[in-house]
Amino acid sequence: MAREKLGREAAEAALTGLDGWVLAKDAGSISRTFTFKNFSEAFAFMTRVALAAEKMDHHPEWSNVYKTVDVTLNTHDVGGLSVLDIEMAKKMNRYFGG
Ligand SMILES: C[C@H](O)[C@H](O)[C@H]1CNC2=NC(N)=NC(=O)C2=N1
Repeated sequence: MAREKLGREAAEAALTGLDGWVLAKDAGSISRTFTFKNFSEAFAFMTRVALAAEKMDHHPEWSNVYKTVDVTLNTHDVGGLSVLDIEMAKKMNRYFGG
């Protein structure tokens, strides 16, 4: 169930209310840039997300430069988006919010 591919409409609906996330043109991934006060806060966020990602067995594609973390989420197993990406995006927004 969790690994069923979300179509464009389902993805757009899931993104309403999910601050900051943008659907890719091909509707195959979502992305967001998180900006922190400093490197320590950015890295603390990444550490928290990494532990959650291991628990979910669902891993982000991301990069970090100083206090910025760029994230792209998709589900390799379905070749696009699944509810796992939406769950992960929600979790990241919660962690970012405090
Ligand atoms: C075997 C293991 O469950 C899979 O390889 C998991 C690991 N993490 C994953 N992460 C992401 N983003 N997509 C996946 O399809 C995926 N699959």
